[in-house]
Amino acid sequence: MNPQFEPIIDGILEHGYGIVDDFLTATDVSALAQRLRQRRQAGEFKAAGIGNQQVLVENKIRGDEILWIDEATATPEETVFLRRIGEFVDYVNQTCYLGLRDYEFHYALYPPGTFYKRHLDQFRSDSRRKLSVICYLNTDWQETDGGQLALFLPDSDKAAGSERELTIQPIGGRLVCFESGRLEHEVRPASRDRLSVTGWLKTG
Ligand SMILES: O=C(O)CCC(=O)C(=O)O
Ligand SMILES: [Fe+2]
Repeated sequence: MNPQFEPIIDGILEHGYGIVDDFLTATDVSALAQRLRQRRQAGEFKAAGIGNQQVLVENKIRGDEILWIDEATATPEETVFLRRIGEFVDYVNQTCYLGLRDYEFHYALYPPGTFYKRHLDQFRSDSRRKLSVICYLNTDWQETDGGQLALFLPDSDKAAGSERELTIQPIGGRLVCFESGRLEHEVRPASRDRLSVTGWLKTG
């Protein structure tokens, strides 16, 4: 049993989501954050789009800038991150038979005031995205900085169709994982840059 992976998987099986702190060490977080900044400075980031063609840039829906991480050209800290994800994927496959075969990750930076409106991650035309994974790269994040991730959860105690909101602080090293096809969520605006690595664990 892996003490870090197991609670995430339990959470996903029970409620459709799991959260764990210190998935990445403080050293890994700051190395990735520094690399994100450096690559953005170098002009490698672009405005995120909507839909699987990434063609439509619509900042009334989402205002983040992203850069896909390419395994073949990954920097040392990106490789460390992808290996850690690989271990998690292996563990998920050994324990819950989701048949994950692939993953894709990008850096994301939300400048102050930007957000990502309520949405579902699975594209209508591509149901291979099974689990969404977000790992935050923010040091000293305060609640007053905003930038929470809100998950909209079905509320089983109440009447059918009612829901409750779970808000999660984007704290460095924290990993959030949820079922891509099931849980709607949104990113609230922050008063400072909000950094993360976001990706999907996919079948086939
Ligand atoms: O950064 C987050 O907390 C969530 C990002 C997200 O929902 C997405 O990129 O699809
Ligand atoms: Fe999302």
